[in-house]
Amino acid sequence: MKVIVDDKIPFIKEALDTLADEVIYAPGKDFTPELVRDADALIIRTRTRCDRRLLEGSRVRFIATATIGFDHIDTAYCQEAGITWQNAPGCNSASVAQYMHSSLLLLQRQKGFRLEGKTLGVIGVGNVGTKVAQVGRELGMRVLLNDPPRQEKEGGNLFSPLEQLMEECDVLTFHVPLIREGAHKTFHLADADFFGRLKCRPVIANTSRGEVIETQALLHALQTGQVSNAIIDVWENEPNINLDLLDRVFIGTPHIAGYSADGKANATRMSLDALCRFFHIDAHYHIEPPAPPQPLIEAHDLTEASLAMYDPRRDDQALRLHPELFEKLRGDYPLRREQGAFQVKYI
Ligand SMILES: NC(=O)c1ccc[n+]([C@@H]2O[C@H](COP(=O)([O-])OP(=O)(O)OC[C@H]3O[C@@H](n4cnc5c(N)ncnc54)[C@H](O)[C@@H]3O)[C@@H](O)[C@H]2O)c1
Ligand SMILES: O=C(O)[C@H](O)[C@H](O)COP(=O)(O)O
Repeated sequence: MKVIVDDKIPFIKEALDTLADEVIYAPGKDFTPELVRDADALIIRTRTRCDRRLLEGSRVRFIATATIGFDHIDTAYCQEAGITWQNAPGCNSASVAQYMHSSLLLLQRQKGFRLEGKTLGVIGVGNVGTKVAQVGRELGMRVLLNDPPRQEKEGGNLFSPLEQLMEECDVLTFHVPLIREGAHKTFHLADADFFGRLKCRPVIANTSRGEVIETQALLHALQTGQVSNAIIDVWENEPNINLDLLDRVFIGTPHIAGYSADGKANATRMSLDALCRFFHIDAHYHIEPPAPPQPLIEAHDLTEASLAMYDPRRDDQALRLHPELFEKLRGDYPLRREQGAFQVKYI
């Protein structure tokens, strides 16, 4: 079996070497039809667009993406071509929740935005949204959930209409997949009309996909005060992001909300498991993230403890200093550990 692998997928080499006859590592954006032509499988990230242009005429039968999102895979083409694909549901959801937790605490500390009693609106209540809602509750926030696909399937009164979130929320956070067409389309879900209908000058957070928010509309909403602040990890047209928007946001990071070592290890393990299932390989490997350099944290309060585990300002500063290095900042990212890897002692 020959496998082509994105060279920025960590913790994979040792295990994969025992599973495949031939493995080629290449930058995700440089996968070409020539490179993949005689491969049986691809293991990719969001930087490889898997469509007819790349895959037609190739031997590829299986694609694993070591990510939650799969909008970079042309699923209709894969079905037509008989190519099976698999993403890694939930792999880095705790990492995104950690990013949101630290960002909200920073908002409180730096902007005087008292979280307790405020209303958090979670748009998209899947693996990530569910954890972010829990973060909000733990911070004493009232939480409203919006998820029309789940509402249709599950019924009940767990979910609220988007209009209610637009009217009542002090923070609106997006955790939807990028869907370009159809009844539950999320492309430009937040557009000028959306921002025009907001009632509470909310903070907007986006860790889903840049295209879920229309950049110019958000910029205008920040300029006119329809939106009081923004926490933005994902951008339209990455890596060539809008610098005016970066200038105006409270936190701006280079699509790293999901970049915990835990999340990456989960993604790698899930991708290899899927590969083994597809090719009927019985294999055993052990993929664990490395321990943090300082697993014991001494802190005076929750904010100090959370920021010691992950402080988004480091990533924000790095991007502001060198926005042109967006992709390099991601590629060379010092993967952080999630909360479970630390012990906190309050002093
Ligand atoms: N910034 C990052 O590093 C990072 C990390 C992980 C995931 N993501 C992005 O976040 C997205 C969500 O991740 P997840 O693990 O929670 O996915 P998920 O599939 O578990 O959940 C997505 C939820 O969104 C809901 N949804 C779909 N269309 C909707 C709509 N129009 N309005 C409201 N809700 C809608 C779905 O019903 C589902 O419950 C991913 O698709 C990915 O694009 C980004
Ligand atoms: O969809 C996801 O899982 C995230 O957006 C993920 O963090 C993207 O990461 P990358 O493609 O850079 O590995």
